[in-house]
Amino acid sequence: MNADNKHVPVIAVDGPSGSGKGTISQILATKLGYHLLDSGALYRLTALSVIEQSINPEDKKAVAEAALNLDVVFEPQPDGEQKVLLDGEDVGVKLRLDETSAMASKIAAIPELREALLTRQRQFRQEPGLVADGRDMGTVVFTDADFKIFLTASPEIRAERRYKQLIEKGVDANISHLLKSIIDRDERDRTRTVAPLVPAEGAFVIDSSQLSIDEVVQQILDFMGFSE
Ligand SMILES: Nc1ncnc2c1ncn2[C@@H]1O[C@H](COP(=O)(O)OP(=O)(O)O)[C@@H](O)[C@H]1O
Ligand SMILES: Nc1ccn([C@H]2C[C@H](O)[C@@H](COP(=O)(O)OP(=O)(O)O)O2)c(=O)n1
Repeated sequence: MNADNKHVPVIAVDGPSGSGKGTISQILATKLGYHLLDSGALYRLTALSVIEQSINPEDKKAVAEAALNLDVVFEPQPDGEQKVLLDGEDVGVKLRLDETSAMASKIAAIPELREALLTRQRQFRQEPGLVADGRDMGTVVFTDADFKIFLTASPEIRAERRYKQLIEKGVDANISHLLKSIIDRDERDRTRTVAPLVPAEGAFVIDSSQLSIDEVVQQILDFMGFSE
């Protein structure tokens, strides 16, 4: 596998939790026939390993090691969703638990972990192209991305969206707790010293608070000069 496929097009989609990155990236990837990188899943998978193997999250080397040892398979489904298998187990629900989200946000500040995940993320850059979703796709991982998008929405709207999403998946949720964890996570993601959550230079910034999913997709396709 070539980790330096610099000629393969990349669309970088960054933004805070619940801004719609995953949904929009999946739609774009399906429309364009591109591969999809859900980089947050790699941080969540590492968090899950840390929790399940009782690794001390302060032990930076051990956390980075856990990331390098991840035995993970992403299985694209016919509906565009991705099944995530960790050591052969479908961990889709576990990855979205509050405990996993909080641990992912905490360990995401560890430079050794971010470094450990760099190569794995860049390996997703394969023909005919890649839509990469995360926090630092445009600022660190794919600085040469052809298009950089930064999605945002108010914390209240994002908490509401996350609440509905969890309930639909059959996961118990509490909206005020979700809002607090979104605000706390935003703060941690924005203020960390390595790869803080900021729009990349030249990024197309979209506040989707008042936009439907289709409207956001259309704005991005227009920005890229792709008409449907
Ligand atoms: N513009 C939008 N309008 C309404 N709901 C949206 C919009 N964008 C995303 N959603 C919904 O919000 C939830 C969270 O979106 P998701 O893509 O998981 O966000 P992120 O990946 O940024 O955390 C999903 O249920 C998704 O369907
Ligand atoms: N490229 C990335 C992707 C995610 N992270 C961190 C930040 C988040 O708190 C966690 C989980 O990310 P994820 O995108 O799955 O989270 P949301 O779906 O936006 O709630 O990982 C990161 O630091 N860099």
